[in-house]
Amino acid sequence: MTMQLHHARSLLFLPASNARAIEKARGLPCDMVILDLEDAVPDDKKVEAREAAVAAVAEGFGSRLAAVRINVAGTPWYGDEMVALKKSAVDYIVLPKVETAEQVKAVFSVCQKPVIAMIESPAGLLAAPAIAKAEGAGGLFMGTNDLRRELRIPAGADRTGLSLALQSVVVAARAGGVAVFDGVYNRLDDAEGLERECREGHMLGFDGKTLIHPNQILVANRAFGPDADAVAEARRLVEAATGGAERFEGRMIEAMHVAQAQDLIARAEAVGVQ
Ligand SMILES: CC(C)(COP(=O)(O)OP(=O)(O)OC[C@H]1O[C@@H](n2cnc3c(N)ncnc32)[C@H](O)[C@@H]1OP(=O)(O)O)[C@@H](O)C(=O)NCCC(=O)NCCSC(=O)C[C@H](O)C(=O)O
Ligand SMILES: [Mg+2]
Repeated sequence: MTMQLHHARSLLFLPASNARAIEKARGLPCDMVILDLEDAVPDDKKVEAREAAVAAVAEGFGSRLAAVRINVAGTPWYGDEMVALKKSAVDYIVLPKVETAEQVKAVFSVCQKPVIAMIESPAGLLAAPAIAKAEGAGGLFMGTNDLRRELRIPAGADRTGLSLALQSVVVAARAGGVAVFDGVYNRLDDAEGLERECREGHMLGFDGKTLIHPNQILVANRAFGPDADAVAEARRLVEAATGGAERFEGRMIEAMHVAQAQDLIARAEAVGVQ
């Protein structure tokens, strides 16, 4: 059974033109595979990448969710990609560089698949509350590389300059009732830095993280999956609660804490943590 989007911890991008990566993804412990037709694919490979993406989702990715990131409106590929994906078995369409709710609605009305909108510009950021509520919206992704460039954050800077954007997108997603995922971490051999960024994303309220390399998956799964101690505590809390304000293991709990514990247990069950 495929998981619900908001339970996904690790969402792995790969160029749809890379047959080896597609094959490899079928054996990786990620929760979503995102076949990219946009920036990871050169113009002269867009058509073959589209055909490969449709064939790959038809073959399936087991219990993993499958998504395809299309090119934006105004490019020569957008229309054909939507037509091809409408008839495909893809779970989600990822739409890059979204700046209006209408862009999401336009893709949904043709493809009839839920759309994950990437927020990766100042205009997209300001429109994020409306985008998250657009007809057909299923979730939001941070596009932190494009956003850094648009905000003129110097290359190599930490995420200080992104903090308002990260928090605003989480708030917009929650107000719109859709899932929300942190941007990619570009350094390929820096597990410590990745772990720090995953933990930061988790603390900010993101549901999981978009990734670019297989060696990032377990780090994200650990950071966003509840650990066994937290699940055990949540079970004790649900068991102990009788309603209203009460003492539980040295702190006050009320109805919202019970609901939060139940959400954590549901997430643990979805991702297979006991
Ligand atoms: C970044 C890479 C180009 C690095 O490639 P490479 O150096 O060739 O990787 P390795 O040699 O370390 O690969 C080891 C094995 O793993 C497989 N592999 C590598 N990456 C992936 C992947 N993403 N999915 C599945 N499998 C992968 C290799 O095939 C090797 O396998 P084996 O043959 O068994 O040894 C490359 O990792 C890559 O292309 N990553 C994804 C890039 C991508 O999709 N980019 C688009 C998303 S980023 C984004 O959205 C930015 C956003 O828009 C923003 O603005 O922020
Ligand atoms: Mg981008």
